[in-house]
Amino acid sequence: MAVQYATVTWEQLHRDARALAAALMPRMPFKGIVAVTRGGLIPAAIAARELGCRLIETISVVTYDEEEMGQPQIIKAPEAAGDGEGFLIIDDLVDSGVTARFVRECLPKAYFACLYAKPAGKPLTDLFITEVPQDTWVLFPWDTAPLFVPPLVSNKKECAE
Ligand SMILES: O=P(O)(O)OC[C@H]1O[C@H](OP(=O)(O)OP(=O)(O)O)[C@H](O)[C@@H]1O
Ligand SMILES: Nc1nc2[nH]cnc2c(=O)[nH]1
Ligand SMILES: [Mg+2]
Repeated sequence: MAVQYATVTWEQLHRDARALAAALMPRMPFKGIVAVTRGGLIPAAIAARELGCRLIETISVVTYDEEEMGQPQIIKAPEAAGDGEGFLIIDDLVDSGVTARFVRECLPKAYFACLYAKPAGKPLTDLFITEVPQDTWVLFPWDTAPLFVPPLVSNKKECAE
């Protein structure tokens, strides 16, 4: 089946990260946020601003090796977060759920929130904002750039009399 794409603009991402923060308000206070780098960094920064949270830790996990999925490997541990108690983990999305499962094993007492969730990863989250079909690749604003698209009719044929 052909891969579908869902393009997320900066405005949409900002709206969704604010919606995530609003949904997290009843869970306040958090001791800090653990951003899952790199995709979780910008959503975490937006949520931290909304929630007045200044302690930001990071966890860096690598799972994709070129196009192939490999074993998750931790590159940077979230030392300030201990076992995760009182901490909020933020990532941009869950797809297979491999990253989320691994991060949760590292921080078993933390709360896991993300913006977008595909069906396979959804059960690994405590909170997400929007569900995305499994066969859809989310294009984040940092992955994309505006591009010239040629018109349907070529210059030579245009306005032919
Ligand atoms: O549920 P999964 O199948 O594990 O996929 C989700 C993860 O994949 C992406 O990160 P990626 O590993 O591509 O790295 P990045 O955040 O540095 O871009 C995304 O930011 C999630 O962290
Ligand atoms: N940008 C992006 N990264 C991913 N990593 C795993 N799934 C996705 C996706 O849908 N979009
Ligand atoms: Mg990531």
